[in-house]
Amino acid sequence: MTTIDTISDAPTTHPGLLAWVAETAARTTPDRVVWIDGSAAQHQSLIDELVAAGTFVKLERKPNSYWCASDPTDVARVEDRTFICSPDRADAGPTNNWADPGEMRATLRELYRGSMKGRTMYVIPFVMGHLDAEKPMFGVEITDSPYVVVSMNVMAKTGAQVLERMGDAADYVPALHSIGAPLEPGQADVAWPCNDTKYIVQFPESREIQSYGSGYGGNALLGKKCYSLRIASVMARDEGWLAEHMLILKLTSPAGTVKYVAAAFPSACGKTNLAMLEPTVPGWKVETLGDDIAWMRFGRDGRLWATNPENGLFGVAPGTGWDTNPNAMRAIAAGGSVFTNVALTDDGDIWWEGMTPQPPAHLTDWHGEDWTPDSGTLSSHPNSRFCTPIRNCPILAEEYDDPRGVPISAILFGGRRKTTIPLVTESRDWTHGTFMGATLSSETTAAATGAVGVVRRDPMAMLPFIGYHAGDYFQHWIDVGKGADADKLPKIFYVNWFRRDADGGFLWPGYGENGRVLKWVVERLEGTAAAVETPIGHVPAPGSLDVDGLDLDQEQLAAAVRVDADEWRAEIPLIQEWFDRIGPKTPTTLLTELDGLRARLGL
Ligand SMILES: Nc1nc2c(ncn2[C@@H]2O[C@H](COP(=O)(O)OP(=O)(O)OP(=O)(O)O)[C@@H](O)[C@H]2O)c(=O)[nH]1
Ligand SMILES: O=C([O-])CC(=O)C(=O)O
Repeated sequence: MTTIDTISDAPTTHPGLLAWVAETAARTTPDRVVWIDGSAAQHQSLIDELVAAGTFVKLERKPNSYWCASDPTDVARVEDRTFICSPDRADAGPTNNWADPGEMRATLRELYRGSMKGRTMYVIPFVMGHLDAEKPMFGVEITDSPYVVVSMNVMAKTGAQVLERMGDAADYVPALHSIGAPLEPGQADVAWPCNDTKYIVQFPESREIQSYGSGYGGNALLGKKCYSLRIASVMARDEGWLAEHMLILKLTSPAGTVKYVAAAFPSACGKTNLAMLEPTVPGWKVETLGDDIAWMRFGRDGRLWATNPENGLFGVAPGTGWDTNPNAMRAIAAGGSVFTNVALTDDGDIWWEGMTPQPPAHLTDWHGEDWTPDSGTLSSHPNSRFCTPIRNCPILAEEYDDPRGVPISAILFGGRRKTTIPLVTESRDWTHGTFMGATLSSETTAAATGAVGVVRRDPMAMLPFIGYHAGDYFQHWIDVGKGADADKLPKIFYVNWFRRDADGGFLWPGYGENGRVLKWVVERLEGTAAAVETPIGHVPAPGSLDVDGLDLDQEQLAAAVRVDADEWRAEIPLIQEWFDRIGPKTPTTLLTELDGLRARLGL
């Protein structure tokens, strides 16, 4: 590995970057500074160090793949420690934690003082999206966590090729990360150092990120949620595009017609699964473009084109199995993955709940303890993850490599709701679709710390990721629609795979069967499927959803697609409460939509 002891040996002459790296090194006082070059040799040497340190365990049964367990207190995004530090508090809005940028900088400056002592400071030049995009989206993450470097090498394009393209003048998002665990001389390290004090901070106006104390997921891999959603959503507002928490898929019909679909579901609500779907309906084919983030810009043809800025998959492990998501299983079998907080099998493989119907007789659980099916505990943390190169995905669409992206025909919004929300509803138009997105609700999951299963509004699945005022964000969505040719805008649908029956069972089998819903969506776009108009939008007419070969009785299907006026009447005060919380910035058009819904429900 190239170790560069002095900044003057740096592999760049970009004056701003050099100054920032020097200043950060002076404050955080690492033992060494290492520039990430993106080479396989350097990547491997970091992995070897992590194995030697006991942080990684090499898997015997997956090529070049590693098991890792985090500190049990550092397992998910910390939304209560995430801040949007706009100069004016009002710009962060009621859904974000806000702190004065000057005060926050001062607090963090103190925390970073000596925070990398005894450690190596890595400088990771990266690009989200294509290097040859019209305007490449550069970032540089400075971190003292080799785990973060290895993961960033998977999730983004990193290294010398990026630095070279940045030249001396490119703008980039500086993203500073420290686990906040300085090592005194002679002090033994732990496998997952971190700090109880955590800050995940975005400075939207100056496009900067500072993160402290956590080494896990979106808290630490700063190209992901912090840059590609929180910071990018502000750039998108200013420049007239959309940075969204969406998967992107390519759908080909038996007749060979191709449609591209984007879908926004909250964390751990099925994006990776839908993006890699194997449809059960004969002749339909899904290919993957992205499983988490979509950047959408209008093309010269007036259509909305989407790209996936990421290079890897950071998927929820539990529930991923050969029967639910065989393509994810194939992707991880191909190697080059890091698995965090899953269980280890006795023969050097990984396992998690839902991978196979029968658990192995003995495992080492994510705490490193012996585990058997009788243990009465979960072997893997519910937010355990696989981090895998997207090129491992066997159904990656060839358009992934096209910097222009793909033209989107349909946008799906969806959440996890036991009641009320039908399997699929089509909006009447863009504004109504924006209302559906703005009022999206979902039960919380283990992807963030805090209670699981609590229903909350999660607009466009972006609640924790909108980098500015949610009311302005809704207005931005409406404006995007206003400025466009209505015929060319994607059609918006609202889906719910998670509606339950009285016994708590899922009404809809989900996973590969969701291809049936995608088929209905495409047939609606083409005007060939029938729908029934209801107070909340159009739902499948009886017989219009293809359930051929599906073991589902008519009553269950009817319950899955049913619009229950009483349930919706109960929803209205919750939506009102939500708009009240957003306050005077709630766009009038959305209030008018709510009035219309009320009237249609006879309220
Ligand atoms: N019942 C049911 N569960 C599903 C379905 N699709 C996904 N899930 C489960 O939902 C959980 C999360 O699925 P993912 O596809 O990883 O969710 P994600 O939205 O990509 O999650 P993030 O990576 O956090 O953004 C897993 O446990 C899945 O097994 C479905 O159609 N029905
Ligand atoms: O950001 C993370 O830690 C993981 C993730 O993809 C999400 O929560 O949606």
